[in-house]
Amino acid sequence: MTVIQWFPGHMAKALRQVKENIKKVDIVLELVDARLPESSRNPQLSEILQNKPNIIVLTKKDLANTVKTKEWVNYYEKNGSPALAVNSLKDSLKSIERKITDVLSTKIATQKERGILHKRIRVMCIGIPNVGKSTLLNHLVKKNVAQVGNKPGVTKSQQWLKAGKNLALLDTPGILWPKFEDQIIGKKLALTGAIKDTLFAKDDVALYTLEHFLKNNPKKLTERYHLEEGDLQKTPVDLLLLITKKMGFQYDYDRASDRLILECRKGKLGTYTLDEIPAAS
Ligand SMILES: Nc1nc2c(ncn2[C@@H]2O[C@H](COP(=O)(O)OP(=O)(O)OP(=O)(O)O)[C@@H](O)[C@H]2O)c(=O)[nH]1
Repeated sequence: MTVIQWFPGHMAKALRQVKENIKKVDIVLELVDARLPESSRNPQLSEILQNKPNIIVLTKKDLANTVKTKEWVNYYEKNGSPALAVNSLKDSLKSIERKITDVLSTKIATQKERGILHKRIRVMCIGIPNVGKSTLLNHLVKKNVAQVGNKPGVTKSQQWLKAGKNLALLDTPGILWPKFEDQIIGKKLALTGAIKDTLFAKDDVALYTLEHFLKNNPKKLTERYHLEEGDLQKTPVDLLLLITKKMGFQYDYDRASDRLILECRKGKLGTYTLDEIPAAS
């Protein structure tokens, strides 16, 4: 099995920057991908955050299963973490401002009492690469100030951004943990575009994708790749070979894997959520 494992230098630097900057802000927005909320969290981050107020923002909700996203938001809220889901490309994001004001209501009231008016709430935005930090920040500040890219690792330096009358935002680079304990997490991250395409084996990720859809939404596979009912009984490997032929690539399953992953990322196989809510203990 291909092991997805890496820790580029700029990620170590990003982690250091978060540690340094955490003291300067009032609240942290922890961005996670709505399609894999837990798998796209960074375990090191929780340790660093400690008592800093934070909100879990599930990005790309338009690509995730709506019912499951609601369940995830409820799950986090129930476990004491304020959370909300957004589509940063479309939503007004007023909901984020409201949530921030909500979470910091006591602090804001105290500031008002002391006559400290118009002090901007300092917000730090964190998350793994490609989770949508720059897109969300641009949307909040309504200008194209943070560089947005369709590849992980585009944001490399930090900047303060003014958003509306009340917020000052700190843009930080994406952070990813150095080693995946669980290879499935690596495959989920690879499928959704958090990992550079050169760092994983496409066929492994394509097979994982097929397994997921065979179990959770076989209808979409059938529709997209014109499969017969009986094809759904095939193993993921045989199904990948069949889809390769249907795509007109003969035996070039690497090329087919590539296309399958891209189509899944673009939502051609519909919305999906890869993480399951942990069973109540
Ligand atoms: N469909 C959808 N796409 C989104 C959303 N938010 C961001 N994207 C897309 O996701 C890709 C990555 O977004 P970025 O904002 O560059 O992500 P980032 O976290 O700043 O990435 P790094 O610079 O690698 O840390 C871009 O193609 C965005 O258009 C969303 O809510 N919905």
